Amino acid sequence: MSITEQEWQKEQERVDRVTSEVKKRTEHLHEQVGIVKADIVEIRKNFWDDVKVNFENAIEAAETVASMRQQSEVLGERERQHRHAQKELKNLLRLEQTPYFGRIDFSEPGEGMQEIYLGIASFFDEQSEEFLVFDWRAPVSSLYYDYSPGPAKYETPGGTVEGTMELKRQFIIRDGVIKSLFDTGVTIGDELLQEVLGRHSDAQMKSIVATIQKEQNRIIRNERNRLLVVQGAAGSGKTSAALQRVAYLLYRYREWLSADQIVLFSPNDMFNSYIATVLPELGEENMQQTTFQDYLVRRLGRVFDLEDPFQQMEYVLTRMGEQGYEARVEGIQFKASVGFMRLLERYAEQLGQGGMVFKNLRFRGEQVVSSEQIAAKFAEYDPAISIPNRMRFLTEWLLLELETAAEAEVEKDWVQEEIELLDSEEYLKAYQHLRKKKRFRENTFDDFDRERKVLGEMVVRRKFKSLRTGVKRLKHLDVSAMYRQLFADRELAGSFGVELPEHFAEMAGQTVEKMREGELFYEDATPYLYLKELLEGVEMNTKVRHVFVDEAQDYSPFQFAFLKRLFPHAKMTVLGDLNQAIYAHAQKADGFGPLADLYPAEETELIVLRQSYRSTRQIVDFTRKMMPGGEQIEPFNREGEEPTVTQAENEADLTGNVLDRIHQLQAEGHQTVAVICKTAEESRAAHERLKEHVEVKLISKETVHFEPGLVVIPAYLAKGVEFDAVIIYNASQEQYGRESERRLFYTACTRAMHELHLYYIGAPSMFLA
Ligand SMILES: Nc1ncnc2c1ncn2[C@@H]1O[C@H](COP(=O)(O)OP(=O)(O)OP(=O)(O)O)[C@@H](O)[C@H]1O
Repeated sequence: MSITEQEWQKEQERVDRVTSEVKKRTEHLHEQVGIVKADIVEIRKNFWDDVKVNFENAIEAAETVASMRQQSEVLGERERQHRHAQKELKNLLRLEQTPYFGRIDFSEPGEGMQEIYLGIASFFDEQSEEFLVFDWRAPVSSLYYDYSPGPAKYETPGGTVEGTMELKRQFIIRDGVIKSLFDTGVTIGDELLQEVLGRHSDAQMKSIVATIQKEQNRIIRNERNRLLVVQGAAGSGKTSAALQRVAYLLYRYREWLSADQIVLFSPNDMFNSYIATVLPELGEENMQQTTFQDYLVRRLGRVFDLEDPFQQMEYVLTRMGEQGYEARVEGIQFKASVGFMRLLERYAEQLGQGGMVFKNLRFRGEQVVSSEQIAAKFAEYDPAISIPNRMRFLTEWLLLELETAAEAEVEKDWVQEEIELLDSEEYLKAYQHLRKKKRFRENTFDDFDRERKVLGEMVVRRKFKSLRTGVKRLKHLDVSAMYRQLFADRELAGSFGVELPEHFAEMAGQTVEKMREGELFYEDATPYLYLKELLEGVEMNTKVRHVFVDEAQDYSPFQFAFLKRLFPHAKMTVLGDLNQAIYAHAQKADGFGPLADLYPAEETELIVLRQSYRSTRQIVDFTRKMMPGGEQIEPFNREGEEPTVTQAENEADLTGNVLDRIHQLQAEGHQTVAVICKTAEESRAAHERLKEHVEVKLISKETVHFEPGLVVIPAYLAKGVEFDAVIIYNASQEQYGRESERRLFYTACTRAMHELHLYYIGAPSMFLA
């Protein structure tokens, strides 16, 4: 629909009016911030002058405390005002440049028509007492994303509002000037989306608030479900929707929810840096970001040297044909299965009936409580009590045993020797300690025997401290031995009614061997932790209210069960694409099936995103053919170059071809160009060859920042990010010739926004057929 010049002019005048109001408000706020800041400095400077300090008696002391509290409350309030004003100032700055991006005219029966302008924050004009801009997250703004002109409705906390949308208009405004203007029909204007998607990529992800699509809006505003699962094609906006959802929740529940009560699990640190600016761009603080590996390291890093998922991936991709390879891959799949989870649960149950393994408690090389004694004590408790609770009883008993053992030590020679060695400071400390405890009959320190005894007790207590701490941390429970036992004893493993993998013996040997070296395979880490928690009790974080899991296809049922238990009060938003399930454990897994059992069906919702926004129609047409069922993926109608597939004679020819392409892409102005390889090994080799001729960065798992430019990157690290142009370094059958590599290849190719070029030596990969 074309817009008349006059209409355009009118809109520009409104933009001018709004920006001028915004400027006025900014100036006013600046003044206020200055005053509040001066207040804060003043209060801090005079804090003690204004407090009446007197601790002479209880009444005076209480008054002093009350006056201090009052003073710090005043200070706290001023500081809050300051923070709030700073946040508003930042938003005003954004509004000054781009006050809004959309307009809807909505009429409710009997209410007349309202013109609603949408921006990243609301702006209320005190004079006219109207909202010149509505926050995109306000209930009424939902109309913009969900409807085209015609009958429309939206939900408010007070109920549904129905009416008619008379107009839907989109703006691109830069520095207070309207650059384009469209009236839209069916969806949020293809024109604007075309424009946005056609731009060059960036080192940082961008917010999508101006062009959120209806399906994405359902994800962003979902409030009903405990678990929201999103299966979305590559480039369908899962990560984007997740981040706008965080912003939405922070707005919707601003009275109760803060950014540190939201956690996002992401695939790696580089991805974290890639998405780090989206929320600040929307005027919100970032949620907590972490990786599952970080969590594993925190829980197990002190006990084992943990393999990370990328080391596992490199093994799977590069060691085929080696002795033990098949067994390990089978093991990876088995150890991530629901079957293994059940097996561990049954094993733990059985251990509860008998067979728990404990460690001896030793002190100065001597046994204080033997593992048999501990086991015998454990066996006395009622098996109807849960294992973690029985462990608690056991701990209490052990602490008493340690107390007795400590008493027996006091008279020993080593203690007397230690007393001689105490320096005067320690002596004094002991003396004060004893005085406080009123352990002297008189007020002096001359009762020699008593003094020796008390000092002895102190020395012993100090030496027993680590033992006591160990007992409190359940170090006497030998989880490692019990986990190992499951692999060392095939009969035991086979006794739980769960089918074991074909090469169980070989895989079990690898597991035991690795653990003997103080290391743990990545595939063992979560099950190990699971068994540990079944026996010791669950670690919980009750503060977190929302957990987001991106790239969810990479998580095993174990990991989801874990997250659920770790965050008992949180709602979960889980986003993934089964076509990008690149880890070996997922090859045989039942997709998101296990997620269905996580929460009751009525608390779970699945949303499917089929449309892919990242890549041109040509690239989506090309890549979706690689996947069975790929015809369901819908390309967004954005035109570009056809992808190319080129054969090279040999390595030198391949490098030459790739270099030519790089030069051409750079000349065309593409800012991020990725040469994607299959593994870290291949990436290093390719980087060596290319760096002779162009400036190129090698991305490895240690890379923390995502930067624009030319990079060489292994496919599994490119997950979740995108590039203007992608070159697949060697798409040969030799490199991508196994069914298990299909998803990895697909993931690599779908990173391209505008151009995709593939090279190969020998025969092309069967996925290109
Ligand atoms: N509604 C939208 N408006 C504008 N751009 C969008 C929209 N939805 C998605 N995009 C863009 O499409 C690209 C892909 O989005 P995103 O990375 O969120 O997808 P994804 O589903 O997480 O992808 P993948 O699974 O392949 O990592 C990004 O550049 C994003 O900005």
